[in-house]
Amino acid sequence: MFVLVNLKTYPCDPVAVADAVRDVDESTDARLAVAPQAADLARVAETGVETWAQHVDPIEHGSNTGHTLAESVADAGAVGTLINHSERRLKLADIDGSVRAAERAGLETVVCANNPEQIGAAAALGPDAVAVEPPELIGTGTPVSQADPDIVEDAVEAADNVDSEVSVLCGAGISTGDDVVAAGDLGAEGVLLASGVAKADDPQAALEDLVDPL
Ligand SMILES: O=C(CO)COP(=O)(O)O
Repeated sequence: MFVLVNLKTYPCDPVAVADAVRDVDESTDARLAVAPQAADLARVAETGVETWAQHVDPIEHGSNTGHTLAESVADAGAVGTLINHSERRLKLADIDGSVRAAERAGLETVVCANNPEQIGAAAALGPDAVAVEPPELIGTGTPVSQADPDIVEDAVEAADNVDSEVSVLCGAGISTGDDVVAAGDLGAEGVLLASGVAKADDPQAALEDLVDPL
């Protein structure tokens, strides 16, 4: 299972969480990575943890003030990027452009979507993976894999119908190892989570619990 920890703009220490993710990654067969804010990418990557961006823009080098260039993200040490997170929604053409920009820079891609219908559309754009995250469950601590298992199974089927090479992650409310196991049982190849680690008193203990049954 792939466990991707999105730090959003939570007031945690990104380097401390990165150290914890790296250490727990070394103790498990699961694949762990962390997605800090763009401004923190380089110092997070320096910890040696697998580092992801939260977003890249559908642009090239040039006059694009205030944008995030995929090449700069890669130069900072990221190996992948989220695209179209529920809190960073893009138009369809811009999702496509961001996937192409990420590919150009050699970044792995996870395109997020709200529901199975959008997952099918996202899979058609040819990312490495898609992630279904029902917005109403994000940040609630109520895990999608238990509160809405159908959405995960339907997302897996929707992606498979379009492109069986595209992996499916799920996210929203995931905070325990049981939640991750439930996601895997529904066909997800990984989970995307945030508050369960970024807002935990002890992020390392939270991570250890997440991977314990894997
Ligand atoms: O948005 C999410 C991950 O990208 C999910 O957030 P929570 O894990 O806080 O529900």
